[in-house]
Amino acid sequence: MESIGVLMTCPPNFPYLVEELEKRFTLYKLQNAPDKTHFINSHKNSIRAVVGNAGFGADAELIDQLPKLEIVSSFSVGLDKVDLPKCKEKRIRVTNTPDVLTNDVADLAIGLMLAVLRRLCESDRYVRSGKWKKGDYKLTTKFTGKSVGIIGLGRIGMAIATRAEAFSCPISYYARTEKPDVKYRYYPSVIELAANCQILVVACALTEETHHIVNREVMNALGPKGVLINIGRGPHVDEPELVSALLEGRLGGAGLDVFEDEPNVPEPLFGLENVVLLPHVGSGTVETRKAMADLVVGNLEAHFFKKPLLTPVV
Ligand SMILES: O=CC(=O)O
Repeated sequence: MESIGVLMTCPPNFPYLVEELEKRFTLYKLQNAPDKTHFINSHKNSIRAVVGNAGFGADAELIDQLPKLEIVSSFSVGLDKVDLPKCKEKRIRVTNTPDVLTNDVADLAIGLMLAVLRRLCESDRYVRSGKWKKGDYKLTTKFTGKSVGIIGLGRIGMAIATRAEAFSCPISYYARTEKPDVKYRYYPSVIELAANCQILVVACALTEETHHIVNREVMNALGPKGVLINIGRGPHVDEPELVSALLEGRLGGAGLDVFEDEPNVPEPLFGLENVVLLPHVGSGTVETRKAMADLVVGNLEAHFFKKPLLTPVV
């Protein structure tokens, strides 16, 4: 399959994925090209697949530039950077990496809850700076038993729920429709969910409907003791409103793995000890990234060997 051209739109910074792709295909690394338009134009007739990730996918403009494109195999579960309607229209197949990253993302959500409530990062800084020698660290807030509200009860939302249950947390959720056979309490609006939980977690896919699903009203409903956890996508949350809510004390704290304009993070957050900031690392373990890479490559192989795709979306 060496003659099949694959365009990697995301940075080629996971060597295992790059090596596995290079073993099988001719790999074009877009991020390494000094002039991207020229690069695409020079290779457009040999590119039959695109590999992107959560940050760099395949938008309508790119898709239109690639006349031979057959498949987009994303190194991510979220596909908000891939123009799905355009792919459907052009009969381009799309795959992602579900399931293999669910546990890591759910683990991280719980980690953020603990980190915010128990001030893990701030107390680590307390020890390192030598402040402990001058006195004990202040008391923090209990996690066990806090009510957890989840926006989006898909695979990741469910995995967060089962973990939080082990901490005796009552669980409730918002989704477009109530799920049959789910024992957790359903709220038909995000505001109602926020008003009835102490920790609100964003775990849904980013779509036009879920853009800024956490807005000023939702933050006010969560309130000055409430904690927002976002392991979804930055644009789920109205970020300027989040900054104001935290600075004004209308929201109790936040644990954020994602931001509206990554890797740019609003600087006013840097001074807040009730906020924990992570660089979009939900699935960022060696084990999981390898499993994701295997799915990316497996989907491409299945497609070009005319076999059923492993994790098809379109
Ligand atoms: O954000 C990560 C992903 O969508 O896999």
